[in-house]
Amino acid sequence: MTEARPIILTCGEPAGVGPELAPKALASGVPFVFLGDPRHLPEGTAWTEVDALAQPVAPGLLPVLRHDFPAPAVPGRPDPANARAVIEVIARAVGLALSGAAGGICTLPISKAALKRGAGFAFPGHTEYLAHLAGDVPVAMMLASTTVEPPCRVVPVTIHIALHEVPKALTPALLEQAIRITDAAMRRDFGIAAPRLAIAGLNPHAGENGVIGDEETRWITPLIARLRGAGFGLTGPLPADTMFHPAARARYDAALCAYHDQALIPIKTLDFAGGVNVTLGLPFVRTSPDHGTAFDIAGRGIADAQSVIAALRMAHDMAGRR
Ligand SMILES: NC(=O)C1=CN([C@@H]2O[C@H](COP(=O)(O)OP(=O)(O)OC[C@H]3O[C@@H](n4cnc5c(N)ncnc54)[C@H](O)[C@@H]3O)[C@@H](O)[C@H]2O)C=CC1
Ligand SMILES: NCC(=O)COP(=O)(O)O
Repeated sequence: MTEARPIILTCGEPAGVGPELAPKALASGVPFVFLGDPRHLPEGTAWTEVDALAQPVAPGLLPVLRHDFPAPAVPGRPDPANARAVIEVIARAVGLALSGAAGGICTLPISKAALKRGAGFAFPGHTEYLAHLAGDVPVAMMLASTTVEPPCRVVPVTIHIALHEVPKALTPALLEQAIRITDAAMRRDFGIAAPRLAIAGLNPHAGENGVIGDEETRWITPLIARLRGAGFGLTGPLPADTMFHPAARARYDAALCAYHDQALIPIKTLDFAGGVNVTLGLPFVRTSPDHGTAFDIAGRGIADAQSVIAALRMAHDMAGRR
């Protein structure tokens, strides 16, 4: 199935690399519309304003659905005056996706700190904000490689929380929810008929039979056994340090990890350039490049567009499957 409706590319933090990646993303070949303030695009960008998503645009021009911001963008220096508009753009894109006018959304990076400082943003990231906008639905964050084989797909079961909070936050209910969401998304969005999910342990060596922590023996292993009995294709708990080399990755389609860095270090090491962040469980398609605002290089025109291009292509494919 092909998807004719455009993907909405939200501008993200205007002082980051987002605006300079938008025109480069035309190389994706995916129909998309940039939602943001055209004043934030690099000088010389060939763009044209659209007021409807389906409006045809000449090849080579960046279609812009205008969202006016109060202030211009200074690369590397987020302006608190723009924080509210960054948040509004995300909400507007979600509205268009939920209405069916857009095939999905692809979000350029935000600075969580800048949004909190400038507008009191109450969410640790897009993932949690999108879940809220969709009606407080349960979601999971997946990062997926696009240039390595076997693929590396990781789901951190706890997401943007401090490391010392992880053992308490990682509960049987949360792990089961992440397994169910990931299994369903692998089928619906990635076309994998019988998903194989690998579950990482929380502790070194997956606890080594209770010698280095007891979460694995106490509840992770019994939970996996119960869900395996219910038909899920699960293995684990696996020691996290030895589950990401190629032969190990060949044995599963996605890895569920206990916390953010356990999941994101392998994917960003293996495929930083081509990694894509996908929110699983939403009633609309959402992808994003795997990187952040890259303030250190913003405005220099050197930001690599491979990840946003991969993210747009993945959103387009997912929308087609749905
Ligand atoms: N989806 C999102 O909105 C995300 C937002 N962030 C936010 O980004 C901000 C900065 O986070 P960092 O941890 O510094 O990560 P980062 O990804 O922005 O930067 C890490 C390093 O990678 C480089 N880099 C990043 N993207 C690049 C690209 N496209 N081409 C070439 N080099 C690139 C940067 O120059 C920097 O040296 C934080 O405020 C964070 O919250 C981080 C990840 C995802
Ligand atoms: N480290 C990944 C990340 O911060 C993704 O955040 P978001 O997509 O939830 O904004």
